[in-house]
Amino acid sequence: MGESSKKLEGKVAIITGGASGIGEATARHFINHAARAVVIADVQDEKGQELAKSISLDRCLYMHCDVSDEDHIKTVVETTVKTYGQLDVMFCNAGIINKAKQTILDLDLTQYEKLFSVNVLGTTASVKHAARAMVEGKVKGSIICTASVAASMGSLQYTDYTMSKHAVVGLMRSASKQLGGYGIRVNSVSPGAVATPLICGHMEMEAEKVERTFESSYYLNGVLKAKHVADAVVFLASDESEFITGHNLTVDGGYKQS
Ligand SMILES: NC(=O)c1ccc[n+]([C@@H]2O[C@H](COP(=O)([O-])OP(=O)(O)OC[C@H]3O[C@@H](n4cnc5c(N)ncnc54)[C@H](O)[C@@H]3O)[C@@H](O)[C@H]2O)c1
Repeated sequence: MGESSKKLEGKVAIITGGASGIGEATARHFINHAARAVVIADVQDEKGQELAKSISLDRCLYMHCDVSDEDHIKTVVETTVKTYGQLDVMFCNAGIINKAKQTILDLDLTQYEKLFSVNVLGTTASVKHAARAMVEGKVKGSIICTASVAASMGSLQYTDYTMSKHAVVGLMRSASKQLGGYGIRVNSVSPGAVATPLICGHMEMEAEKVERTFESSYYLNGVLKAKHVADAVVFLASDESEFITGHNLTVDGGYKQS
């Protein structure tokens, strides 16, 4: 193993929404970069357990966790600290998008509330309990949230999703100021479109078709993959970014905004 593969040596991490897509790719990447342990917190039990098994049950634990329930998050954080001694990295990544287009004229507020309970309340509870454990354990940890390119522009559709991702960036920026004195860093990643089950399900397309659809959306040639996002998360989780906080790192190949 080269030095570059040990960026997270000894670190203990939690990944919410870790059973699929960007979270799954990041769980594998964390282990490849020598993380001591990764706790996958998700609602997809079978998928999460299979993933933990395929990575290694010595270094990976799956826990059922609905991020919209604060008690679930609290339990995951407490179990992680009890099992592995500390929490170094929290990747608050769980998120959903509504099937309905959600323009302002037709906004379904029940769907809006459901989405906010995961994307906003869930991310907030995750940052809160991770930060409390880090403060208590005197750990100079790193917290990373998944926002989106939708966090920095308006949308013709998906009003609730766009609002929720703006809120994630507001949370990240505020928490980074409040936690800096403890040596805890808080940043976010903002991916462009990655052909994960979330997007494929939403667009009702195979991954390859989704990738072809978005190919012309980037100034860079090529396709945005979950691995590219995972690379950015590893950077923000590692000591290589030790003086970076309050930053929203876009991973979007230079997204052409419309
Ligand atoms: N794929 C993209 O193009 C894209 C772009 C920008 C941002 N994002 C964001 O990336 C994050 C990951 O999405 P993805 O694309 O990998 O999708 P995904 O559906 O593959 O993964 C999301 C995971 O979150 C889990 N999850 C959903 N609700 C949950 C809850 N209440 N509690 C715990 N876990 C829950 C799902 O079970 C799933 O495993 C989301 O926050 C999403 O908004 C995705």
